Amino acid sequence: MLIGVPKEIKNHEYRVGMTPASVNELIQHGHQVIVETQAGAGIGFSDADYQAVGANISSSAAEVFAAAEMIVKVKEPQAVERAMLREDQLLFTYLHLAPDPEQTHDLIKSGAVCVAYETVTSPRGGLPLLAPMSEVAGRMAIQAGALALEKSKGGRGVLLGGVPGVGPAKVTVIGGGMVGRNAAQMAVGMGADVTILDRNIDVLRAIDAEYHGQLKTVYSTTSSIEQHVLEADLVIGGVLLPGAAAPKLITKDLVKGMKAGSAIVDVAIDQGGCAETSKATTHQDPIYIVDDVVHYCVANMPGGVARTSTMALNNATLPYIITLANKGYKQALLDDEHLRNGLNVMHGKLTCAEVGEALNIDTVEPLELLA
Ligand SMILES: NC(=O)C1=CN([C@@H]2O[C@H](COP(=O)(O)OP(=O)(O)OC[C@H]3O[C@@H](n4cnc5c(N)ncnc54)[C@H](O)[C@@H]3O)[C@@H](O)[C@H]2O)C=CC1
Ligand SMILES: CC(=O)C(=O)O
Ligand SMILES: [Mg+2]
Repeated sequence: MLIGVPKEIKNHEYRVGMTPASVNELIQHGHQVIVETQAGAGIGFSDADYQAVGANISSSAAEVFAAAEMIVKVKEPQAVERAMLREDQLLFTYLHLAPDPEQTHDLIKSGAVCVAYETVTSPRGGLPLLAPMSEVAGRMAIQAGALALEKSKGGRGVLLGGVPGVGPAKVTVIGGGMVGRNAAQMAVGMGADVTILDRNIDVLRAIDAEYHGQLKTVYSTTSSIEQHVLEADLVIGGVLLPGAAAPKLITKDLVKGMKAGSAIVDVAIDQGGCAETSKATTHQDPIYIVDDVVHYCVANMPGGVARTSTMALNNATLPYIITLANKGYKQALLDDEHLRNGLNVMHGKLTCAEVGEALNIDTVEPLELLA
C-alpha cells in the first residue's frame, strides 16, 4: 500500500503522523511511504531521516493526498485538507466530529473512509489510541493550570504546592480516566490538595487504592461538582463519553460563583468542553477570562510537547497502521470489532452513533457498508 504522511497545519502543531522509525516498519512490511517535506522538521525528524529509511519526500500536501491510498495524520483534517480527500481513500487520524458539524459534512461529502483514533476501542477496555495523548494532556494540564494561576495571567496568585506555613492550592479534577489520573499524579507530586470526581465507582476505587490518602475521591453528582468547583483554585475538565459531545457539567452560573482568579483547564474541549464557558483556543493564544476565571482550552495540548507526543502516539498507532496497510481497510475492519469502532465516516455515510446523535445526522451500521 502507498501511505501518505502530510505535514500538520493546525496552529503550532508540530506532531507528525509517523516517525522515521514507524515508516521503517511499514517499509519492512513491503509498503511505500510518501512524506511531505519538513513534516517532522519541528521535532527533529529531517527529510533525510525519512529518506534514510526509504520514504519518498514530496514537495506538497497536494501531492501526498493525490498519491496515497491511506493518509496518516495527527489532527482532524482542516478545510483545505478535507478538500483533497477522495472517494475510498483511507484517513487515519483524530477527528473529534461530535462538536464539529462542518468537518463532519465535508468528510461525508468526500466519500473517504475515515477511521478516528479516539473511538478505536480495546478488548481490555479503554481507548488505546486516545490514551497516549490523554496521558500527555493530563500531565500538561497541571503545568498549564499552574501558569494560569499566576497574577500575570489573571490568576489569583497561588502556588500549587504552597510553601511551609502556607497551604497548597485546591485542585479539582473532574473525570478519573486517562486525563484525570495523569493530572492528579502531577498535582499530587507538586503537593497540591487534590480531589478527583468520577461517576464510575470502580474508577474511584482504583484511584483510592493507588494514592493511599494522598488525594480525595468523590462520586460525581451535580451537587458534588458544584461544591468542589466552587472551592477550587484550579479545575481540570477530563470527562468523556466516547464519541459524544462532552457533557456541560460546569454551568455559566457555577463559573460566576468561582473564586476570582481561579482557573479552568478544560481538556475535554476537543469534544466541545465540559464548561459552558469554554471555547477552543490555540497554543498561540491559549487563555481567556470569563467572570474573573482564567480559562485554558487548547484543543491540541499534546502539540505543545510535540516530540514526546509524536513518539507516544506512534507507539500506540503503529500496530494499527501496519494492519490497515497489510489487510486493506475492508478486511482489517471486518476482522476486528475494536478497530471497526474507530470507523466514523465511510462512502458518504456517518457510521458513529454518538456523532449522529450529537449532530442529528442519520447513521449506518459499519457492517452494512463493509459487507
Ligand atoms: N485538549 C486536548 O488536547 C486533549 C483532549 N483530550 C480529551 O480529554 C477527554 C478525556 O479523555 P480520557 O481521559 O482519555 O477519557 P477516559 O475515557 O479515559 O476518561 C473519562 C472519564 O470521565 C468519566 N466521566 C464521564 N462522565 C462523567 C461525569 N458526569 N462526572 C465525572 N466523570 C465522568 C468517565 O467515567 C471516565 O472515567 C476527552 O474528551 C479527550 O478527547 C485528550 C487528549 C488531548
Ligand atoms: C486527542 C487530541 O485531541 C490531541 O492529541 O490533540
Ligand atoms: Mg466569580
